[in-house]
Amino acid sequence: MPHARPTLVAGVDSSTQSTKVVVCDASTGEVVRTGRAPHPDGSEVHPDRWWEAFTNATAGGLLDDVAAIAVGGQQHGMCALDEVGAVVRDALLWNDTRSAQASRDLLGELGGAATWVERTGSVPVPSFTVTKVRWLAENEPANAARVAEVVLPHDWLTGQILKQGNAFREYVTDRGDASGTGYFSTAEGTYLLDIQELALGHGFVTPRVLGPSEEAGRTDTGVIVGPGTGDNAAAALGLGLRAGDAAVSLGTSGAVFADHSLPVRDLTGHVAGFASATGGHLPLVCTLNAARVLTAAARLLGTDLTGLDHLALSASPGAGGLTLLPYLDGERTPNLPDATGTLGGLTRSNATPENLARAAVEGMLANLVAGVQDLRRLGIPVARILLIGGASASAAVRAIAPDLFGVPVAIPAAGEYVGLGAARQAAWVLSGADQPPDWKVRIEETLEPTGQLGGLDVLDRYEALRSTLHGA
Ligand SMILES: Nc1ncnc2c1ncn2[C@@H]1O[C@H](COP(=O)(O)OP(=O)(O)O)[C@@H](O)[C@H]1O
Ligand SMILES: O=C(CO)[C@@H](O)[C@H](O)COP(=O)(O)O
Repeated sequence: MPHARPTLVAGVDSSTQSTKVVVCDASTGEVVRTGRAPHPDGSEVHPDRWWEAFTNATAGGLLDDVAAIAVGGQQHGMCALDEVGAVVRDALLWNDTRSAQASRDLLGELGGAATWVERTGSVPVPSFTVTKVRWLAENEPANAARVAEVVLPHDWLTGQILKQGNAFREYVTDRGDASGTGYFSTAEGTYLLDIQELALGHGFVTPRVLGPSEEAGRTDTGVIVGPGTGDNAAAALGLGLRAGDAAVSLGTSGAVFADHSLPVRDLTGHVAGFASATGGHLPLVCTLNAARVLTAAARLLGTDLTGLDHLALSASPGAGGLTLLPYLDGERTPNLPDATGTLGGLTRSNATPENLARAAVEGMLANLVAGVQDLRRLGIPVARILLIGGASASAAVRAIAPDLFGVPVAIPAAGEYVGLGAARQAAWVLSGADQPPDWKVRIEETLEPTGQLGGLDVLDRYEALRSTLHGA
């Protein structure tokens, strides 16, 4: 008897550097095919480029026979639309720091960190949409006057998918992504109209917030479209994070996050009080500098990423005393948008390519170890790290991470966990069940700390160098 064909669902990861699509068996999560396409470089991009990348990534029938689809997208990007829905200007992305002054101004105007945390769950940093909206009002008043609606990257892409038929009525979003705007109350699940007006000078429409498994609509071929979510919330869903787990994502951003049942309040602003894609919370620490620290170091050393791994692993732990503060694109945690990278401890004897390569890996990871410490400071237990994102493939990262984090580091089987989380959401919407389907996550290997690699020394030097920077 022929096997019944599995029901298929698709998950989309529209992240900073690329669009990745996974098509999975809806009942098991097994990946049956994938597609990907790059995005242009830079921290502002016309949303049409995401649609082109989605179209390229799904070319050749990738979505044939798919019953449901959902999108996970880079958080915070400001997609400003006019009253007929046309894009007003290129979207300003999460990693664009031009709104640094706007974030400082907004912080003060609403009464400081405590008020922001009380009202939104987070202290706004230049990544947040609200600061980009204020930047627009101050720097491009003609564009600002045309803004009738602001949506996020995943909202926009979900809208374009719905427009492939007659299903598009309005833009939609979910609580996870809305919680990163800076004008949404994570606790109440409502938009904060006064903060929207404070930022832009006039009100604007925001996407309707759907429930975690609520259908957004159907395409003209009958494909069910899920609400989607932010990329980190999608990754948490894809990984099925349990109590004691923290995910560390090494993509363009470095992100540390955990699934948590309660809201957090962090007046330092290091931990954002975002919402998860399942109705709970997703306390998250995000840095601007992760995978691209390694590509920059490789370029500096005249090698590629494999060569960088070889060099880093040829150096002794601690890189001979070299310490890199990896704030190459400015930094978000700590909030130093105008910072640059700093190399400390350079001497004639430690000035080798091997030490520089190792310092790049150690410095990037030390920035995220600080994030894990921030989660613990708020009472969130971290007993295991799940390492994901492009740079988790690096041999040097895998070798060095366990001693710096000081807990076992699990490497989930190679996979696109944002896309998988979006696909799991799509399967959930399709099923109509109370809970997401029970997809197993296979752990490829778990790397234990050796305790011999001088991890504490690296972290102490990182903290010492960081404390010399004004405002850190
Ligand atoms: N083996 C590797 N070693 C280090 N970095 C890698 C490796 N493979 C991919 N990367 C990096 O991963 C990044 C892409 O990761 P990804 O998680 O897809 O990013 P994003 O979600 O921000 O678009 C790129 O900067 C790429 O250079
Ligand atoms: O701003 C954040 C989280 O708050 C970033 O994590 C973005 O969501 C972009 O993620 P990647 O493209 O690096 O995965």
